This record gives sequence, structure tokens and C-alpha cells, in this order.
Amino acid sequence: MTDRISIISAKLLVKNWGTLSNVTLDYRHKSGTVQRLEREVYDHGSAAAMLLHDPARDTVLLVRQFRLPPLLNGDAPDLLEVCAGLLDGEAPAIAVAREALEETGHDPMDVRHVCDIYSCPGSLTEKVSLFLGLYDQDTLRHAGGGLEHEGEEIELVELDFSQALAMTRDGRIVDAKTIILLQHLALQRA
Ligand SMILES: Nc1nc2c(ncn2[C@@H]2O[C@H](COP(=O)(O)OP(=O)(O)O[C@H]3O[C@H](CO)[C@@H](O)[C@H](O)[C@@H]3O)[C@@H](O)[C@H]2O)c(=O)[nH]1
Ligand SMILES: [Mg+2]
Repeated sequence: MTDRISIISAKLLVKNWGTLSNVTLDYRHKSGTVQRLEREVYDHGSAAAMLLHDPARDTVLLVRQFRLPPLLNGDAPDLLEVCAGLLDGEAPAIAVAREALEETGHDPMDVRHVCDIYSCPGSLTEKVSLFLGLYDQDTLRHAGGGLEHEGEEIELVELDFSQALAMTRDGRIVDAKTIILLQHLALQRA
């Protein structure tokens, strides 16, 4: 790994949809002291997400869907997000195009990689590749809505960009990847 860190063992706690492991490691502090630590890590693979923007009308196309963890944390469970999905072994650019089509029905144009983020680096191995893409009436292929047989029920929500940005400030948009992409678009035109 690195000369600061030695992985001693990784004990599999749960292998189901994702994999939860308890990792034992030796961490050498700057002082030279070596400390044995245990950390639980959840691995469900990496992901990709895309903000769809229509520059002519200055709108964005988001998706609203049920998310269990916010509900368990005492928040509203229907989150407004950019379209996104897990990689399923694909390259991020391929996966994000597939997810955009499944979830929004659009085959976006001029897709551009923005940055990669660790969504929760203390607990998850997941790295999310963020993209910006353009949509309009010519990129529409079908109604979208996600895959019902996988338990998805996705509502498409089109908003004026300024309204979506305001919603990141008043708590109506709380998903990190969505906030980052909306702020990226705002910075780009500032
Ligand atoms: N059987 C089973 N299926 C699951 C489980 N967890 C999720 N799924 C299913 O796996 C699929 C995941 O859908 P994707 O569109 O590929 O991923 P996503 O959930 O949209 O993930 C994106 O958004 C998340 C929330 O912000 C992000 O956490 C993630 O990184 C990614 O960006 C969905 O059909 C969902 O129902 C589980 O524990 N068991
Ligand atoms: Mg998804």
C-alpha cells in the first residue's frame, strides 16, 4: 500500500448486494508511532452521474426517487438528484450514458467529464465520476423512469437552472453529487 500503512487483514462481515469488511491496519503517525486500527468499509463498486442542461431554455433535468437511508436518518425519502448509477463493470462514460437513457429517456450531447469525487470516503470505496451533458427535444428517445423490475420508480423533474440552484441553498436539494454539478455549472458561467 504506502509505507505509512500496512493492511494486516480484511475480515468479510457481510457479502450480499454489497460487501462489508472489517479491515485491520497498522497506521504510522508522523511522530513515528505505529497504531493498529480497525475500520469497517462498504464496497458496492463505483458510480457515475450526469447533470443534463438545456442551454437554450436554461433548464436542467433531474430525477426524483425513493432513497431509504435518508428516511432512516429522519429526512424526507424522495430525493431530487442528477441521473446516476453504478458502473456494472463499465467505464464511467459508458455507464453514465446508459443511466441517463434509462432514467431520463435522453441520449445527451456534448458530454463532458467534470471531476471525480469520493461520496463518503470514511466508509465507502465508491468513487463517483461526474459529467455534464446537454439535452433538448432532439435527444429524447423514450419516456425514461428507470427499471421497474429493479424496484426503481423515477419521476422526471425539469427546473429552471436558477430555481434548481436556489433549491441547493434552501434544503430542497440535499444530494451531494447534484449540488456539486449545479454549483459547477454556476461557476462555469460566473
Ligand atoms: N437487491 C438490491 N438492490 C439494490 C440494493 N441497493 C440498491 N439496489 C438497486 O440497485 C440499483 C442501483 O441503481 P443505479 O441507478 O445503478 O444506482 P443509484 O442508486 O442511482 O446510485 C447513484 O446514486 C446514489 C445515491 O446518491 C449514489 O450513492 C451512487 O453513488 C450513485 O451515484 C437500483 O435498481 C436499486 O434498487 C440492495 O441492497 N439490494
Ligand atoms: Mg440511478
